[in-house]
Parts: sequence; C-alpha cells; structure tokens
Amino acid sequence: MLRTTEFGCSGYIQPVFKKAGRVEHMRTDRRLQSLLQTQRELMGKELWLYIGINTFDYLGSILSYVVIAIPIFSGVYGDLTPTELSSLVSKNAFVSIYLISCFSQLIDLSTTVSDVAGYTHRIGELQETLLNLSRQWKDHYLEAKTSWDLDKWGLDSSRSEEEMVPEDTAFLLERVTLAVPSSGKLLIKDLNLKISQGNNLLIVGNTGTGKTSFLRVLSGLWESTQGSVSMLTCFGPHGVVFLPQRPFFTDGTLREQVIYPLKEIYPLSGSADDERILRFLELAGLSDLLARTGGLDQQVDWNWYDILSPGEMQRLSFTRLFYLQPRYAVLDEATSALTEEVEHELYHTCIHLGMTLISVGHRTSLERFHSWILRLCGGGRWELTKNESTKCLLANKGC
Ligand SMILES: Nc1ncnc2c1ncn2[C@@H]1O[C@H](COP(=O)(O)OP(=O)(O)OP(=O)(O)O)[C@@H](O)[C@H]1O
Repeated sequence: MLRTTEFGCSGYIQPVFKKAGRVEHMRTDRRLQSLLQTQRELMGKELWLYIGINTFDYLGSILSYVVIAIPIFSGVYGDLTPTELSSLVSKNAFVSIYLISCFSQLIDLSTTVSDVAGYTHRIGELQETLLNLSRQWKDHYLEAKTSWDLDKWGLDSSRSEEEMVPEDTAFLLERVTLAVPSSGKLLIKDLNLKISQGNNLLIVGNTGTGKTSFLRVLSGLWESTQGSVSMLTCFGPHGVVFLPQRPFFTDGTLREQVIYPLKEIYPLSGSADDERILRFLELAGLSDLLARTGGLDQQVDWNWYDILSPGEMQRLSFTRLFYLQPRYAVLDEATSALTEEVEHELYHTCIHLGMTLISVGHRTSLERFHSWILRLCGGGRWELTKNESTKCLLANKGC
C-alpha cells in the first residue's frame, strides 16, 4: 500500500486525502491509462523493428542456400564433384551467415547509439543550463556577498566617499521596479528604500501583490526588472537570515535542525551550546520536543515534516533563528500558524536578541513591532509610512 508521504502529503493532510479517495483513485487511474497507452504505442513501433531484425536473421540463412542453388541448378558448377560442391555450399552459407550476423550487430548497435544520443543530449542541456546559471550568478553578485565571512561593504576602500553607505545598512534599493518573470505582471514600480539596523520593516498588502516576490528580490533569487538592489551584508549569523513561509528541515537530529545550516561548529561548541539550544527551545515553546526525540543528538528515523504540526514547524524555525541570532531576520509570514500571543512572545524575543526585522504578514498585531510599513497596493503601486506608535516600544526592546 502506498504511504501518504509517497504522495508528498504530510500526516496533517491525511483526513482530506482519505475523503477524496474516489477522486484520487479516478485521477491515478487516468494517469496510469495514459502511461499504458504510451507503452502500447512504443511496443507497437518496436514490434516491427524486431520482426524486421529476426526475419532478416532467419530468412537470411535460407537465402544463402537459394542464392547458391541458382548457379548449381543452371549448370555453372556442373564440373565439380559432390564433395567439392558440398564444400562450396557450406563455405557460401558460412560467409552469408557471418555477413548477416554483422548486419544484425550493426542494427543492434544503432538502438544503443540512439539511447546514448538521448542521454547525451539531456546531459548537454543540463550542463548548458548550469553554465548559464553560474554565469548569471557571477554577473549579478560579487562572490564576496555570498560568503558567510564577508567583510562589510562599507569597508571596501575601492569605493568613493559618495558611494559609501552607512555600515548599519543591510539593503539599499534604488528606483526598483519588479515584475513576475514568467508573466511580466507589474508588482512594484520605482521603489527607493534603505533597510538599516533598528528600523523594522513590515510589508503588507493583498494576496498576490508581491510581498514574497519582494523578499525573493532581496535575497537575490529574483532580479528586479529595473533599478538596483544592493545587499550590503552577508547571509548567515553575522548578517541576514531568511525564514520562509514553509520552514525547511533537513533529515537528522534535533540539534541539526536547530543549528542548520551550520554543521561544522559542533562538537567544538561543547556544553555551552547545549544550554543555548535548550534555552531557545524553551523560549520557542518546544521543550517537549526534547523528550519526543530522546535528546539533542538522538538519531531519529522520521521525516520532520510528518511529525511536527505547522505551528511546531514555525516554532522550530524560530528556535533556529534565536540560535543563529543574525543582525537581520527576514520573516515571511513566519507566525501564520501561531496565535497572536505566541507571535508576540517570539517577536519580543527577536527584538530582545537585537535583530532588525523585515516581516511579511497579514495581521495588524504585527504593526506594533515595526517602525516602517510598506504597503503593496497592486499594479506597481506602494506606500511607505512611518509607524510612530512603536517608537518607545522598540526603543525599550520590549512590548
Ligand atoms: N514562482 C513563480 N512563478 C511565476 N509566478 C509567480 C511565482 N511566484 C509567485 N508568482 C506570481 O507572482 C505574484 C505575486 O506573488 P507573491 O507570492 O509575491 O504574492 P504575495 O503578496 O506574497 O501573496 P500571499 O499574500 O498570498 O503570500 C502572484 O500573481 C503569483 O501568482
């Protein structure tokens, strides 16, 4: 029986899947029929090829006797003794059969060659795409920007003084226009924005107005259509960490989930690291997870997506964020599965740990943690407003 995970469903989708059993059965059946139809067509074509090859093999050997029979019966070899004649017939049959076998091998070889050509073509295409991607990557991002140990952009002495950007700035956007790459739908037009330390930014707007796309541009996944986007800090604990809408988990122990994507620092980090992780698990409300896994380093054979509820997944991503403690945290609806109270606690901890937040969210309760609000209105329109009510709240680093 197929497990639900083989359909890409986590345990939390099972009830829906169970009720939709008949529909799924019909859809699977339809796909299977289409697969069988393709196989039938393929077999139909291959059948004629194999009939041709085998007929050539068998009839070819008979044909050699027919060919030699004509001169024998027409008297061309009338002066040969029966022994010489039989030797001639067998020699002729041997040569013919050898020739036919060589032809058969050539035909077999052509099938193999066409298979190899197909594979080579695919590998070639993959290589070409990878080359193009790496070329694009090199064109648009300095190698140093992707490094975790990047020196600050502001310290680059090759830049003139006018070009210098304050060290506490993470992103600088100049006249940025953004459209969906596949459809060209305009999302943001002519946006100027500087995201610097201590200025938390909340991005709001209706569904599909481009909030997540804007974060994609900040992270460098998408390019802006016009204008320039500069990321002036590095990815990682000393710079910026992105928390996506759907948390990402690797396979492995609880510690590996928390410290991801760091791996090498453990076990050098020692017991102080354990204490930090335990504290952050507690702050994120996940102390019970330790009992479920049997310890930080206990190997587990489950898929983390199957055993955690959506809310627990978001709490675990926050544990990771607390552990990495970056200067900037980009949160894409990172608390959508949690209650307002929990959201309040998690945001409070982030601010307390000194992070500058760039959040996407729909709840108005988020506004209190952000000093700037960028509202995307659709069709490229946007509004950037200062949220005065948070002044003392953020200054006190508490709510
Ligand atoms: N990978 C993609 N390929 C093509 N179009 C995309 C892709 N991702 C998003 N879009 C389109 O870009 C537009 C903006 O999507 P985006 O996810 O940024 O919206 P959003 O404001 O974050 O929405 P939501 O509030 O639902 O998360 C939508 O029309 C969407 O269909």
